[in-house]
Amino acid sequence: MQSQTQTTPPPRLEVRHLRRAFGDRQVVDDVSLTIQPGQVLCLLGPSGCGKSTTLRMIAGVDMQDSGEIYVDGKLICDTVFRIPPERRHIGLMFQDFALFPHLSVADNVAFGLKTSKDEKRARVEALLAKVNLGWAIDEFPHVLSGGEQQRIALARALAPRPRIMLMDEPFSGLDNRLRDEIRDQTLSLLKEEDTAVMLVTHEPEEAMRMADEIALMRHGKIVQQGAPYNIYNAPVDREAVGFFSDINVIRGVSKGALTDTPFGQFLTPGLADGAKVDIVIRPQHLKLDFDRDGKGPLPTASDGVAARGIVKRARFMGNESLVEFRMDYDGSELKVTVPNVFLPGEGTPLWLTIRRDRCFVFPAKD
Ligand SMILES: Nc1ncnc2c1ncn2[C@@H]1O[C@H](COP(=O)(O)OP(=O)(O)OP(=O)(O)O)[C@@H](O)[C@H]1O
Repeated sequence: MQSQTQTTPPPRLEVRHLRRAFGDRQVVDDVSLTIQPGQVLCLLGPSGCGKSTTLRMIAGVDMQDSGEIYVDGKLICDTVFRIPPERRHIGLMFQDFALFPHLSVADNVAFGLKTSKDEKRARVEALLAKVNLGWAIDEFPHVLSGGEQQRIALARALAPRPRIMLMDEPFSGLDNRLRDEIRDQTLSLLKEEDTAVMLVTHEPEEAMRMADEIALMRHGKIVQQGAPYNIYNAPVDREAVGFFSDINVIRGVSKGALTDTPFGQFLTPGLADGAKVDIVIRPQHLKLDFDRDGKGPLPTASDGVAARGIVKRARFMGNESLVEFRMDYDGSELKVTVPNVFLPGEGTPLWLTIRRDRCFVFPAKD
């Protein structure tokens, strides 16, 4: 029988142990990641965490202190060997899309192409048709709107068929409604071209909307990586929960692998007696019930014990209402979101329960 060896193709982009310091600040600290063709990876993190520096090293406009970068399994840069940026087959898109003002749309899009005149024209026409801007081919950038200019910038970046597209907050200059439309169009075009995409953003909504995979970055390190659903539903720590939404934190102390809270007991295996515990829950995962002569709903297995709070403030937020409570048990504040309109008056007593399956239990860091 003939033996068959199956070889998996290498990732389109692979970054291994990338590090970069400015002075004594380690801005990128041992970052490793891979992106496959047609995959969108979002590097998500707060301002200053090292996202753009990582992107600049991959683009070749900054140099790492250590670590390697591979494209399709071939080394393109380590600390001794370095392929220059223009030979890396990497497209770039930034917030400031910087079209050349003195060139027509056609010449802007054709700028990076080194093919014959006819081939250039065909590629430009095909790309402009894909971004619905065929009519603008002979216009100059200044007559186009911001969204249109951004779509031209996308066409220009894609024209040379880059193997990888690096995008640094490319949509943040656009207004909300336009942004959603252009994000979706960009995404489908990038998928169609089978480009591997690294998108840098500090906006969780953008990452959730665009990413196949999110790499959550903090202080120069990737603290968690996975599909958006997993990052949202199985966060590694309290900060990771808080990066995506408001959070409520209920503090407890572990004893005998259990932590008592006003909402019932939680299992805290592996924690020493006396260790502080944070039970973290998003506002949409608490439930409200009316006060009946000082009594609330009976405990249940899924929702635990109810605790009473007094409404401090209620606001209508569009799709939901946000109700803030001062809790009877220790005066702490909890936030609850309720679908549609629910605006109880200040001072109203209500009973809160938490969905136990949506709680995250972490050892407290402070
Ligand atoms: N050339 C440089 N010299 C010195 N410090 C730098 C340099 N480039 C970046 N930094 C610093 O490194 C840190 C990380 O910067 P970087 O631009 O990578 O962050 P970021 O996560 O992309 O942030 P933002 O979302 O605000 O763009 C910042 O504190 C920045 O001031």
